[in-house]
Amino acid sequence: MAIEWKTVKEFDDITYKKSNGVARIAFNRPDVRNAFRPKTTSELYDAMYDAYEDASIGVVLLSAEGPSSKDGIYSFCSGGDQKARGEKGYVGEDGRHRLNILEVQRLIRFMPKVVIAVVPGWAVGGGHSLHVVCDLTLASKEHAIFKQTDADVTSFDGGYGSAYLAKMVGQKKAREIFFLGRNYSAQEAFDMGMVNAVIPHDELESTAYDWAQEILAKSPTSIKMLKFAMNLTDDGMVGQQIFAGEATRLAYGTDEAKEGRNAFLEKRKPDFGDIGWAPC
Ligand SMILES: CC(C)(COP(=O)(O)OP(=O)(O)OC[C@H]1O[C@@H](n2cnc3c(N)ncnc32)[C@H](O)[C@@H]1OP(=O)(O)O)[C@@H](O)C(=O)NCCC(=O)NCCSC(=O)CCC(=O)c1ccccc1C(=O)O
Repeated sequence: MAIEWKTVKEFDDITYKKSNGVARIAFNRPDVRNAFRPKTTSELYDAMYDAYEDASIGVVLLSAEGPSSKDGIYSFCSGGDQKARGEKGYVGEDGRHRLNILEVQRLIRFMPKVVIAVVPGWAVGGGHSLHVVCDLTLASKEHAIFKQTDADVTSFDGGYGSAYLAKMVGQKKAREIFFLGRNYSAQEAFDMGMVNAVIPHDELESTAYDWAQEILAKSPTSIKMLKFAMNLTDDGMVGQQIFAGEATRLAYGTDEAKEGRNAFLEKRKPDFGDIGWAPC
């Protein structure tokens, strides 16, 4: 399907567009390798939440504008903006110290839609963690570089960024990524299992869009139940709560649920008689 991006809303630190069931949210601070400050994360959260709420959207591309106007280098995201870093978090225009990229991570993880990280260049620190938490990652063959600098700047994403990464690439490799902070190419990231495909740079966005369209042709219920089923074992009680919430929504559509609701409203005992106890 042809791409017809339409801007949804103007932001300062990100761009936000939609086309045929796909939302594209992109970092737009390429001159600082798309580092995020509190303004960036709150804009990201707003756009993600809009995509979460929009029933016409089934896939979100988390991408980045670029290259840098200073040196032509591409980036996905270089994590927290170290210039905005205070003593207790990242300091926004309101003077408050925040660590709110974790709220964005949770929205990506828990939304009943597929989120694809589209990595055109550097994915570093908290930017690396963001690609890890996305459902899929597509990376530029020529320009993507994956790197974890948390241990250089006294930060540690102890949730999805590290522990979930270890489930993805194995314990030894995840420890190498964090303890040594080396650069890994798109191909090396693919070989480790943290990238789904290595794509020629010029085709990256169109390929991501094509993947999105393939997903959109599938059953929305299957896709969201599969996402939540795959999340469940790593997300503990919250994972169970989210999976069970969707199961409850499916149960609400049954004759049994209608009888339960109607009996209550009609002030009578429910009659589940014909519905039966068929084995699973
Ligand atoms: C990304 C690099 C490896 C790229 O290197 P290179 O190509 O040589 O470019 P540079 O010359 O270094 O950079 C160009 C330009 O961009 C500026 N810049 C780059 N990254 C940042 C940044 N993160 N913050 C601020 N500015 C940045 C750089 O200063 C240059 O500017 P000039 O004015 O032109 O000089 C390399 O740039 C690099 O290593 N960057 C730093 C990566 C980093 O350490 N990021 C922070 C990791 S910690 C983190 O992200 C924590 C946030 C987080 O997710 C988190 C975790 C746990 C709990 C809570 C949170 C949370 O909510 O925040």
